[in-house]
Amino acid sequence: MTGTLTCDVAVIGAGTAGLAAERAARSNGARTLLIDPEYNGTTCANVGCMPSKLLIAASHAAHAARSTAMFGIEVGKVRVDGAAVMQRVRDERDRFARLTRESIADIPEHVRLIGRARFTAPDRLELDDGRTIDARAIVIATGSAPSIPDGYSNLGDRLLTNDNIFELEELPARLAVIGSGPIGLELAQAMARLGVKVSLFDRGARLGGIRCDRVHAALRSEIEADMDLHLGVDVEADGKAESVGLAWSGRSSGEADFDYILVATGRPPNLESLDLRAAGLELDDQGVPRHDRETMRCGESAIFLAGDVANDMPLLHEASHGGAIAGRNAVACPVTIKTDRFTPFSITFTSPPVARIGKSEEDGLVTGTADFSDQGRARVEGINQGVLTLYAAAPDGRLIGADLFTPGSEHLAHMLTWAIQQGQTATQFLEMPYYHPTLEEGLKQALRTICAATPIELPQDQDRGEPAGT
Ligand SMILES: Cc1cc2nc3c(=O)[nH]c(=O)nc-3n(C[C@H](O)[C@H](O)[C@H](O)COP(=O)(O)OP(=O)(O)OC[C@H]3O[C@@H](n4cnc5c(N)ncnc54)[C@H](O)[C@@H]3O)c2cc1C
Ligand SMILES: NC(=O)c1ccc[n+]([C@@H]2O[C@H](COP(=O)([O-])OP(=O)(O)OC[C@H]3O[C@@H](n4cnc5c(N)ncnc54)[C@H](O)[C@@H]3O)[C@@H](O)[C@H]2O)c1
Repeated sequence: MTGTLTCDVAVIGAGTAGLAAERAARSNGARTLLIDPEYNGTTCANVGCMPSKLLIAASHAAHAARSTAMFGIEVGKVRVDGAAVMQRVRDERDRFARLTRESIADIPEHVRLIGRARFTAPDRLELDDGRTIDARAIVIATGSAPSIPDGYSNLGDRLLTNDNIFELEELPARLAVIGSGPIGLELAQAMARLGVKVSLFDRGARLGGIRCDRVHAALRSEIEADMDLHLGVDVEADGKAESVGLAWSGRSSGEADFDYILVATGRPPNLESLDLRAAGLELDDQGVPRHDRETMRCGESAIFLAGDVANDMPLLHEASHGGAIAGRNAVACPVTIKTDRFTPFSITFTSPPVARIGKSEEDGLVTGTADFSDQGRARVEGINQGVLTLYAAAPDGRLIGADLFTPGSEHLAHMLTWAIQQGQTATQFLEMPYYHPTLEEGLKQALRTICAATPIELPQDQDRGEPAGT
């Protein structure tokens, strides 16, 4: 096919970010073209957020069924039907993906182009079927994909990533997980609690991305209760007929056979096929175009990024926000419309979840901690474990960040993130009502510690202005 199409804004990639960018551009009056090779729904619905949370939900059910004895309730031996677990994951996943595809089908037909795009000039794209697109502005929203480290690529169908693990017909007996970032932690714990014998490996000395020592220690002990954990190791894989042999060395060493190996070692942005040299953009040391997060614009060009491809906050709510920002700015280009970005926060859905918000101890002068081992409501429910640390700025105790590994932390993290984004101090947060008995009450201890430490004492050599008359 040949021919040249023209538009105001071309969006490459119909995932969460690209769909948001196209919507924003079209609703701001632009003639848009959206390009995707498959229109198969989003990464989130097909192979990301939703199937992983479905597997985790099954693991919660299994864990809860095994944990009833403390309440005096006997349920007998818990049997996990692996085929039924995986079938529900796929059935519900397929429903989410179908709904996404249906909403894509509502986009006017002339907007949707099927194909894979690459740059031939800063304002020109070529599709793999030969068509050319001339656009006033272009949004790149091509997402990210699993990285497969050297030495793992020849393991055939024994090698799993998030792209194919949800297609397993049965739960494996033995699973090795390489990488303890959010994907590795979530899926390793879910599989372990569904009865799979799991070993988790990471070349780093810490479970991925955890910055607070107390939170790390609490998470580590919970993870070690569920599986073999090997941090600070290099792992070599050897493909066999019906299994994979792993040998690891470093902080620990050993060898073992597994039925499958799940590689969760990061998801680099999908940039290779775009021929970015032709776009004339300045790239960072990861090969990602330099861009302004408040506009998503790449330098002074008419090219914008949105979603995982920007390689800064590869999370769903950021993909959606970044898409809207990029789409709006693509229409306005060369005028820029700056948008404040959200307070950064992420939640890893382990049990209990790990949440990381804003800045950390290194940036804050005041910290407050709380331990949930004796927290009232957590004890009532038999989930009394975990810790949290809050970070605040001096001198007023303004909250700036937090690390949590506590029951209910996905909800506590939202409250805290909203308070931080609104610039609240620990005192203001503590002035709010706290219902009893709730997990929210568990925040009070940490907030009080911060209040007691602020305002920061003036140095002794400065006038305090009191008491009067001296
Ligand atoms: C297992 C897993 C669990 C996750 N869980 C969570 C979670 O719980 N919470 C959370 O916030 N985030 C989670 N994430 C992250 C979240 O899924 C991503 O941040 C989000 O889906 C990224 O959206 P996107 O639009 O950037 O990419 P995508 O949805 O991947 O869209 C990219 C699109 O670009 C297309 N494309 C690629 N190259 C080209 C080309 N050359 N031409 C045209 N089209 C192209 C692709 O076909 C695709 O449709 C998870 C991710 C994974 C993998
Ligand atoms: N709940 C959520 O929000 C959620 C869930 C899943 C994924 N995600 C998103 O997906 C992104 C990708 O997740 P991820 O877990 O794949 O990546 P990641 O980059 O966060 O973690 C990868 C881990 O693999 C380790 N690693 C890398 N190479 C290795 C090797 N050769 N051998 C051993 N260990 C190695 C790293 O040290 C790191 O701990 C995340 O950044 C996150 O934004 C979010």
